Amino acid sequence: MIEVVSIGKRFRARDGRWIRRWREVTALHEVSFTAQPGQITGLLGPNGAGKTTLLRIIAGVLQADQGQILVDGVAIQQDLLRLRSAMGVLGDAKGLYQRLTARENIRYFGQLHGVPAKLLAQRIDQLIDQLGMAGIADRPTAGFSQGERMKTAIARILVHDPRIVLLDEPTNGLDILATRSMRDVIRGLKAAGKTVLFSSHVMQEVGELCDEVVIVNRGTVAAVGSPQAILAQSGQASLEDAFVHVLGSAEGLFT
Ligand SMILES: Nc1ncnc2c1ncn2[C@@H]1O[C@H](COP(=O)(O)OP(=O)(O)OP(=O)(O)O)[C@@H](O)[C@H]1O
Repeated sequence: MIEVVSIGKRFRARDGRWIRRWREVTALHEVSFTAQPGQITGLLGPNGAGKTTLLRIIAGVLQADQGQILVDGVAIQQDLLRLRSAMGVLGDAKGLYQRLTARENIRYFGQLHGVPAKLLAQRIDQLIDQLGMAGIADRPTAGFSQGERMKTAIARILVHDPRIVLLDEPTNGLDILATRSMRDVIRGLKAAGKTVLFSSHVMQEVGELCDEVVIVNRGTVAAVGSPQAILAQSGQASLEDAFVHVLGSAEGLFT
């Protein structure tokens, strides 16, 4: 389980063209929610809402200014190395080693996580099969399409069988078939009891996949609940309308 407790994060950004003028950007303010094991939790929010910043803080690669992240009751900063090995994180940068084949990329990550060789070979075969990568597994990744790169990146972060999976826009840029197989992978993670937290702009995807949705707007939580509960609370017929309504209410456009 992931507990996000009152997280706040500010960045210092250069103000205009002035070299010595800085201003504070509040990326997150008092963000709290819980992501449960065996459930898919979706982070939904417009551009710049704070989704990537939040996922990076949960992954332990960025430090919050306020609040804390608890993974199974343990604060991540207290036991960062152990908790990181329990996580699979698909960040916004999905760079692969171009001279290595897809299989070698995946194997390298497994070795970094200390997966024993025999188990690693089995696990790689299983992921290649599950993600439909048989035709590309032994090609160097240079020249891979967006979807092929994404599949390799996802296999790489799942190779050590993490119990917590964080995915930043996992279907971004994928065609319909690759999107479907990615959604199947996400459902498979849920069925295996993993805690899955992913960010998305795609309403249909969030509505179909998520048990719980966290709508983030301008760094704060604007609504939390199941897709059905969010529809009921907003009185809207579709999640897209509910999303627009929730954001509009937060901006004072609706009451
Ligand atoms: N390193 C940084 N320096 C300055 N500002 C930053 C930095 N990282 C993020 N921000 C700011 O924090 C806010 C949240 O950014 P973030 O990338 O988390 O949003 P997001 O919801 O993931 O957006 P998108 O959907 O467009 O990817 C934005 O205003 C962004 O400009």
